[in-house]
Amino acid sequence: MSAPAEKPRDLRITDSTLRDGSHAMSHQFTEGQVRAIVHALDTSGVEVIEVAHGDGLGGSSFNYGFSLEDEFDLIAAAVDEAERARIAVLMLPGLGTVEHLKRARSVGASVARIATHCTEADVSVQHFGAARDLGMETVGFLMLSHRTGPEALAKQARIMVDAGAQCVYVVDSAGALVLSDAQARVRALLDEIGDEAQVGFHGHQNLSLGVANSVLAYQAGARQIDGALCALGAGAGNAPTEVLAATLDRMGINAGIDVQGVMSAAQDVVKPVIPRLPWMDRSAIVQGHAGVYSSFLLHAERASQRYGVPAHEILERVGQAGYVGGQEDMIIDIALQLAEERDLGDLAAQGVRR
Ligand SMILES: C[C@H](O)CC(=O)C(=O)O
Ligand SMILES: [Mn+2]
Repeated sequence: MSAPAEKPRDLRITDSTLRDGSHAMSHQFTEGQVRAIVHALDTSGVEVIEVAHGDGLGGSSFNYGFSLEDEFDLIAAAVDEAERARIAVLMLPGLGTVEHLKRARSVGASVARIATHCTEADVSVQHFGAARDLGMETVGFLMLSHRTGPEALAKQARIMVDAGAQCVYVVDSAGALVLSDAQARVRALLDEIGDEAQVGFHGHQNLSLGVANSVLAYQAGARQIDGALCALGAGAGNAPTEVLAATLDRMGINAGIDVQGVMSAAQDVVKPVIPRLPWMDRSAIVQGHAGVYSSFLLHAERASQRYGVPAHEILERVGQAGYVGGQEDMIIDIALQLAEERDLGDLAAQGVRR
């Protein structure tokens, strides 16, 4: 007897525990952890699992933080472990190169997610071409999407689709999009590219809206949505995959995921190995409020410890300056400025003039 036909899914969930979650793990995932997490996601019916350094292929470096294990070994282990799910990689052109994409493909990754700042899609053109030539499915990622309006964002999505993207994501890197902001961007992208490509949504929890924004994005027409088990991701983390699965199921939306399976994956597989649960603490809320790239959180916390200035004040200044991904070194600069201002204030309080 043949197996019963699966009901068509209403959307596709991509789980990014092993990529966005790498930020929250300071890029210290081991092969054993990757295998256990992929196995749990795969058997729960998650269709796409993203594996890479948090900042994408080639991210392991002094500026972004070194990976514990070679990311291509982790990708190969994920491919080996997954029986049904497809393994995706993320790359930021300039940080990762076409050579990185080729290596990822050679170890079995089949989905290429190519990310640029929301106004810089043109730097991704050759990478979409290369990914298509390699026979990979292609997804565009417009990061810090709150930093530009819906129509301008849609024009950037058009550049990605013309270059070969089969889906373009509204990426709320700062967790700064508030409900209708997310929906308006998804709608604008659908108007522009909806006849040729899908639209996706990647949410962060800094203002605790990752799941709500994802549901609204689905209702506006997004058909690919990202999550991470236990919300494990940069800043206050991503929309938790297990909460997304339970919420969508309750709404009668078929994501094709075994809700009990992903709840167990979060509780029994991921929670025991993570150093701290992502949380909306003061620094993360400031990130959502001031529109700061979520992956700056741990960099700011390290600078805070080193220079003795509060992480949330560093992040507030990052927001005022408008820094984007790739400008992590400016966090040190800001921490030094704050420390100098503090020292000058202390001297003034003691009546000392310079
Ligand atoms: C490289 C970034 O962490 C990509 C991402 O997940 C985001 O912008 O959000
Ligand atoms: Mn993210």
